[in-house]
Amino acid sequence: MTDEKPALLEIDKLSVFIHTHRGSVRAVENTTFTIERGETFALIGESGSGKSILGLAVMRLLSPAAEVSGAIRLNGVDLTDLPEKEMQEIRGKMVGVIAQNPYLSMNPVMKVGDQIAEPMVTHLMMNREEAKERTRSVLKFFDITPPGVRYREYPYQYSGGMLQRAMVAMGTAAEPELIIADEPTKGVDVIRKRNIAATFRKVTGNGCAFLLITHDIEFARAMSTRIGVNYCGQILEIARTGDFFEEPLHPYSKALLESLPENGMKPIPGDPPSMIDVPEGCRFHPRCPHATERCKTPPPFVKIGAGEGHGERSVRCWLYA
Ligand SMILES: Nc1ncnc2c1ncn2[C@@H]1O[C@H](COP(=O)(O)OP(=O)(O)OP(=O)(O)O)[C@@H](O)[C@H]1O
Ligand code: NI
Repeated sequence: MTDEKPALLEIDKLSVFIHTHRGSVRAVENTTFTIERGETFALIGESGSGKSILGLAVMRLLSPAAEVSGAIRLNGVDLTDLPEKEMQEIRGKMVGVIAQNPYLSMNPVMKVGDQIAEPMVTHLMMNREEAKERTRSVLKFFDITPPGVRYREYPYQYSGGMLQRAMVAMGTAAEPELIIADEPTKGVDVIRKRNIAATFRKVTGNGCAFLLITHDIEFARAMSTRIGVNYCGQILEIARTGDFFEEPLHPYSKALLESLPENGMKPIPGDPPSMIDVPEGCRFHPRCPHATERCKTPPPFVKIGAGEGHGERSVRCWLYA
């Protein structure tokens, strides 16, 4: 079956090089993947591998030192060459961001309700009264009650969990089709993490797609429909979440899962690579137990299983070529 509509988000041969006095950081290189409507795509991988830079590239929030090539299409429209004014529209309406620290992303001297109502006024063209009304129902939806009272309160009057939910409410107030959440569980305890998971499920239940960027593999497993494994600026494997945890294919994916506490905490041998002088060929080959001579040349991104849609998986490894 062919879907007439383009995918919600198509990242097509995206590269982001950040030019520094020490050389060019190859934060994202030749990355291609899509996110379908309503799905949660989790990008996992070691610290410094380029996950956040990819998210910032989609939002077009990178510094001018970053050189971007390739295409980022949202509903078929390439964001990379959109005028900044149109991009601002998209940032609020189509791509909500959820920052990791609610205290930093909320305005301490503005009523929480007004902060949630604001994107409805600017992006959904609602008048103040409509936006207020909607905000009260949004507050209720996120268990921030009683909504009338909570509307008028300031962030310091909220508990941590409530503030976290309010932040998600703010990020989703303009009903975006895609939300980028970068490390939403960083530094939060188990209870709060459950809280975040429940909140996200509510939002995806409304048909919103997520690009979830996280170190937290258990959280990724619980929340996502598909997993992308990032290593040294490249995606090495893309699979459905269930398939991935049942049988990771790439040697790095295997090593990553074996390094989890519940799997024996086996450290990945060797050191993370330089992002400036990246390893030739397969980026993982210097640390890979299966590496042979051919791994010094770049492996193709092999498609495995000719299933339809995103049923298939892809691996960037000579073992599967
Ligand atoms: N403004 C910048 N200038 C120069 N290099 C940068 C800049 N921002 C990020 N980098 C480099 O780009 C690479 C990718 O960084 P990024 O923040 O995307 O990693 P990450 O995968 O999100 O890591 P973490 O899991 O720790 O958040 C890193 O090597 C980082 O040092
Ligand atoms: Ni990051």
